[in-house]
Amino acid sequence: MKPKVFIAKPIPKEVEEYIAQYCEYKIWNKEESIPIERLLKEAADIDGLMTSQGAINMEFLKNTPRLKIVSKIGVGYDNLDTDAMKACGVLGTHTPYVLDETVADLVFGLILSAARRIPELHNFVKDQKWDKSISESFLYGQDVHHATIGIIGMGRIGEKIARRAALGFEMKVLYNSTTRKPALEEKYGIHYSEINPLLEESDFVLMMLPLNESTYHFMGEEQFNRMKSSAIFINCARGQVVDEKALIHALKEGKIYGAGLDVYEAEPVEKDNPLLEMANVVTLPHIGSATEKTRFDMAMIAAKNLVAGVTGQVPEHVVPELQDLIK
Ligand SMILES: NC(=O)C1=CN([C@@H]2O[C@H](COP(=O)(O)OP(=O)(O)OC[C@H]3O[C@@H](n4cnc5c(N)ncnc54)[C@H](O)[C@@H]3O)[C@@H](O)[C@H]2O)C=CC1
Ligand SMILES: O=C(O)C(=O)CO
Repeated sequence: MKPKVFIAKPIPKEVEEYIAQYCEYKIWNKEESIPIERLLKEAADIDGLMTSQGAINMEFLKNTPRLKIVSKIGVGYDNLDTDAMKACGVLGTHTPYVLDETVADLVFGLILSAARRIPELHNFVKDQKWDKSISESFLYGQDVHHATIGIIGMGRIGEKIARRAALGFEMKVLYNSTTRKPALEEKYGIHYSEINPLLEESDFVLMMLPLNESTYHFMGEEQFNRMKSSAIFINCARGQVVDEKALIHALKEGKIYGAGLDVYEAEPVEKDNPLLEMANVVTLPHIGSATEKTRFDMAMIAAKNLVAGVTGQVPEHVVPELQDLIK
């Protein structure tokens, strides 16, 4: 008998066909997220779950006695309660590496958009307001080339951003991360910095940390106060790594020049979120990895992790906290 799996979001046909070779499967094929009650019902007798969101915690796991693996489509796995999964012997996998370059491209999209006020000027032209040249007081932007960027979180994606910044835009790159990366310092001429000098010196502060207990609200009032009033804050990591109220306050008070955001404390972003009203804030709907090719590749990698997990193989991308389960 084939193992039973549930796929909690639409995936490409080819990926579905791959899973069908090895598993009996059901799929949630609607664009809107599956309601939790429905997921709990579907998950009651499954061996594997493939998903990109939703809390996988003890409450969930109590209802899934046969579950062997949760295969996350995505690299950030902050929705997986790894302590609970460990206690229940459930593997968790994710999709690192495949999306690094795509996310790094989007980060530069946010940097350029916020610095050169591209969305504002796009609307200016489309709204047929271009009847005079723009002036200094109105819509001049900031240079990106040769500016200083401070990258917080020099991991897989941080490295790709550092390469673009140092070699492409000839920026001075400062970084802060758990460990120093001498090989990258040598290769790209980037510099390790303690967090406070990084915040104080950077023209662009980029958040690229994973969300966990140690990084929750990493950026708060104190950190925004340290930034230059001409600096731009970019978040392409997770909304909760930033105290959004403190960010809104810093923007309102002119403590920083602007922001480029792909992620928010609540997603989809709440309709009355003040960030949506601010002309100096570029807002994207969590699309860091959302190109056709990368999303296809992520789904296929997640499918391979899933199939491995339910057929007694060792999946390639078990999250670090659950590596003990495969030893
Ligand atoms: N907006 C989007 O669509 C996307 C967002 N992401 C987010 O980006 C995050 C980073 O992804 P990767 O680069 O692949 O992860 P990674 O694990 O390779 O890199 C994270 C780096 O942060 C460092 N770090 C962790 N805690 C720290 C702390 N308290 N202080 C300083 N450094 C710390 C780690 O040592 C590591 O070098 C993901 O966890 C995910 O949440 C990832 C992909 C797309
Ligand atoms: O991979 C992730 O962590 C995302 O946020 C979506 O690509």
